[in-house]
Amino acid sequence: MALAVGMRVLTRALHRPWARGLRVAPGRTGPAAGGGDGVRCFGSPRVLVEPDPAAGVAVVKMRNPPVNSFSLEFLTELLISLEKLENDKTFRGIILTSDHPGIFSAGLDLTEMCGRKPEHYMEYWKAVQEMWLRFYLSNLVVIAAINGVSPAGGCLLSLTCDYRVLANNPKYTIGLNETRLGIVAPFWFKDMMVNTVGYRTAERALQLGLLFPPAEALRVGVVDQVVPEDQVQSTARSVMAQWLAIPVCRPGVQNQGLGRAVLSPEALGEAPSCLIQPLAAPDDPWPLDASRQSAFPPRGLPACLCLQAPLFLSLVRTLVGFGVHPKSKRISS
Ligand SMILES: CCCCC/C=C\CCCC/C=C/C(=O)SCCNC(=O)CCNC(=O)[C@H](O)C(C)(C)COP(=O)(O)OP(=O)(O)OC[C@H]1O[C@@H](n2cnc3c(N)ncnc32)[C@H](O)[C@@H]1OP(=O)(O)O
Repeated sequence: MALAVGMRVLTRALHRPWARGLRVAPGRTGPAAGGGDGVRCFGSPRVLVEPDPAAGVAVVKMRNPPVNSFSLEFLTELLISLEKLENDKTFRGIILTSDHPGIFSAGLDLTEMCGRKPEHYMEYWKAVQEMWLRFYLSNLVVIAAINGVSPAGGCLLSLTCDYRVLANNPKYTIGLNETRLGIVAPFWFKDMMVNTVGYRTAERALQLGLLFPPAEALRVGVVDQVVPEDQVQSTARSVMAQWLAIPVCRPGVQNQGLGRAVLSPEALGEAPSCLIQPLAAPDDPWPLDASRQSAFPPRGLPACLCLQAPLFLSLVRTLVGFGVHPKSKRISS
């Protein structure tokens, strides 16, 4: 299904570039997540924040209908909300979930990735990387309450979290399905998966673009817990309490080096520009070995990406499969 929808979105975006999504959801106020009086929700059109100051926790709800895809606007708002919470010493943890049960996130917004100017791709890609880095390196404990389907970038976002609770609904699949769209998951997507489920499982999952239903997701370890749908939020809160009982939980883990498994200290400094820099150097030597070259373009490569061939080629030079990319050493060694 993801493949069909992906192709449909891409084709449509090519023909209707003006129709891309500034879908503004209405603002909303309500009681705090913890039910306390006088504490109001805040956020932005696409991101709702329900604070529970007494617990030191905020529930961050993605609400970018219809599928919480990562449009540039949505990424920007999500990052602003995260930054606000990080700068507010009231909060030590966030629960990341969807305001639209059934869909956690459809991942990157496919309409952002074709039919645009090169500068737009740079800006968009930088925002995607920043989202990943900011969540991955956040000093807040982040628990994902996954209450819907979570392919590709949606899965990546959950992988940045400290713990993943998935609702037990067979429709709520999760995984990195990029190859099914004819695109290669960037090495940092791959590395996150390897760190979570181990090399062999990640290798197979990425090559086949597997989307795991809950039982399977739990078995391979892509999520930490599967619970009945109506218990996802309460379980996330219990897990959060467990984490927050530890005085130095997230910064402590990073001090032990675990939180930086994908990043070198060099990359941590100026990570977004460092990661995006290869895009600005399209004359880099072709990084793929001969067998990979002959496999390019991958079968099923969306037509619009073929039309973007020069950009796509330089991106493919940057984004990698398993273990063949010199730049992956630069970042991950
Ligand atoms: C800047 C660089 C350029 C080149 C980059 C090259 C390579 C980089 C690779 C990076 C790695 C990629 C990561 C990704 O995240 S790619 C996105 C992968 N996502 C998917 O495969 C999900 C596709 N969607 C679905 O499977 C389903 O929509 C669903 C999430 C299961 C929900 O199903 P359902 O409730 O039945 O809803 P619909 O299918 O009817 O969809 C509703 C509307 O939403 C539109 N849609 C769906 N997904 C996306 C998306 N990812 N981006 C944008 N729009 C999306 C869909 O077309 C429908 O629109 P409509 O209402 O106008 O018809």
